Amino acid sequence: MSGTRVEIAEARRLVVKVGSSALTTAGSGLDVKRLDELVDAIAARVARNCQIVLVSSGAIGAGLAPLSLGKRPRDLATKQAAASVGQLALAHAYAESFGRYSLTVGQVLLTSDDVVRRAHYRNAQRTFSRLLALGAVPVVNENDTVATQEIRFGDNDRLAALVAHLIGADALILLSDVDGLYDGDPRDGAKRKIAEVISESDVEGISVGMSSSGLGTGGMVSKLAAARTAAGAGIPVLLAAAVDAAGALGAADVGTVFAPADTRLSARRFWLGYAADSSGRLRLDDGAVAAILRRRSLLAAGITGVTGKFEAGDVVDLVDAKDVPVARGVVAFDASELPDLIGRSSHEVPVEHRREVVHADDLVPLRR
Ligand SMILES: Nc1ncnc2c1ncn2[C@@H]1O[C@H](COP(=O)(O)OP(=O)(O)O)[C@@H](O)[C@H]1O
Ligand SMILES: N[C@@H](CCC(=O)OP(=O)(O)O)C(=O)O
Repeated sequence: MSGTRVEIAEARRLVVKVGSSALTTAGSGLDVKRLDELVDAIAARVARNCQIVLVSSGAIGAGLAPLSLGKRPRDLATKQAAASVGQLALAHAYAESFGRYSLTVGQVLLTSDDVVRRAHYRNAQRTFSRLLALGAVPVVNENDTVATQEIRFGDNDRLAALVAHLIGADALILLSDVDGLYDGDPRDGAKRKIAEVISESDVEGISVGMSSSGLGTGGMVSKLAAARTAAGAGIPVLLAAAVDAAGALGAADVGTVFAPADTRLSARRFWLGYAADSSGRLRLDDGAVAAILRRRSLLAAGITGVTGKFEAGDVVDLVDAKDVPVARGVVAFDASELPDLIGRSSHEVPVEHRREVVHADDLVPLRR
């Protein structure tokens, strides 16, 4: 068994995320048998002295049938109405199911503000920590009924990756209706399953698509992004099928694992790289990209373009010549100051502006 699989098998604190497509069916709503099987697997792992936070989607899917809605709605208001009805059904089903093992559940509904704002982040941290200390299983979802477009996480894969870091999890398990990462959408005939992702080269050239069940949100795109986020922050990830939950939580050789980076990012650097909202972007030339990936500060000379309205102290994305994000950092200038400085070497800029645009300490590379 690979080192990453051993780490996941031995994790003492876990985040398990289950997707809508694994828990709900378009016609008949919540699949209680599947939910019970998932809870069986979680309870077995808890009994082996592991603390688990469950991130569960499925509120919208579970709310469709009671509201006589045939398929997943497209507009936000109807989704929110479905989530309002479905979340209650979901929480009730989990309370009943965990009750079979005398386990207590606590519901935690989050909006992105709860992790994007640092004070809220610490507040959420305290709640999780106390729930776990009291032996409860926190069941988390996005607070869909109040989350407007601006404050949405967008998908629960990302939410699960953020929660994994927030609670200091030893591993993240993403359960879906597909049994791993393939070199293309298996529904389009892709056959090769990738057992382990160690570096970017293992996923280069594969095609990842959106959800094909019509129930899920982000498809494999969001799972891959979440796996990169968690693994990049030092947390090993397993992506497996919900039908294999017992195996996935019980050390069987299933799914795709993502090897973690060697170092775990501090809370501040994780927040900066993955949770904070970005207020703009700086486009870099190849030399500057290479420098920041070697953990050097970003100087004005390597910047070729500036977009967005930001002030010194805001978080910005640093992108390469093809607009692919390579890092995020705290910028030391207002957006209005930069056009006169970019592309110029230090001795060409006025003395009062001779400083790093993003200091190495305030910069988190997104590529390994
Ligand atoms: N490269 C790929 N490997 C595996 N699945 C893929 C890939 N590309 C697209 N998919 C699709 O992503 C779906 C899982 O995403 P989604 O339905 O959003 O799940 P969930 O509801 O669990 O979040 C799979 O059913 C599959 O059809
Ligand atoms: N919060 C929404 C789920 C959003 C979501 O990310 O769904 P999924 O892609 O199935 O994990 C719900 O409970 O229906």
